[in-house]
Amino acid sequence: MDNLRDALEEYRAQIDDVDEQLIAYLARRFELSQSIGILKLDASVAVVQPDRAKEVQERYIHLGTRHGLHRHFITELFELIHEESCRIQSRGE
Ligand SMILES: C=C(O[C@@H]1C=C(C(=O)O)C=C[C@H]1O)C(=O)O
Repeated sequence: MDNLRDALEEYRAQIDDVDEQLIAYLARRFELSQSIGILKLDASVAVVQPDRAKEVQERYIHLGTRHGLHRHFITELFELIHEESCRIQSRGE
């Protein structure tokens, strides 16, 4: 039982570490979205760029499948990130 508890603790510590990195990278991605949003606002360019969004989504699927992730999961993940990215850009800050 001690072995099990130790092993769980070790894996959970690693998960916490990876989660921290995931959140930090997401925050960095959204900072970049915000910078793009300011450029778009100045140039009166639409926030949503369907061709670029499609290109990024395909890249997610390509990278995801290379790492053994489900296509459905990756698609949903990108939709969520894209929605938040556009929301941040629309704030116009
Ligand atoms: C960040 C951009 O704006 C939007 C958000 C995207 C994204 O978060 O990947 C991609 C395309 C756009 O719909 C961009 O134009 O590159």
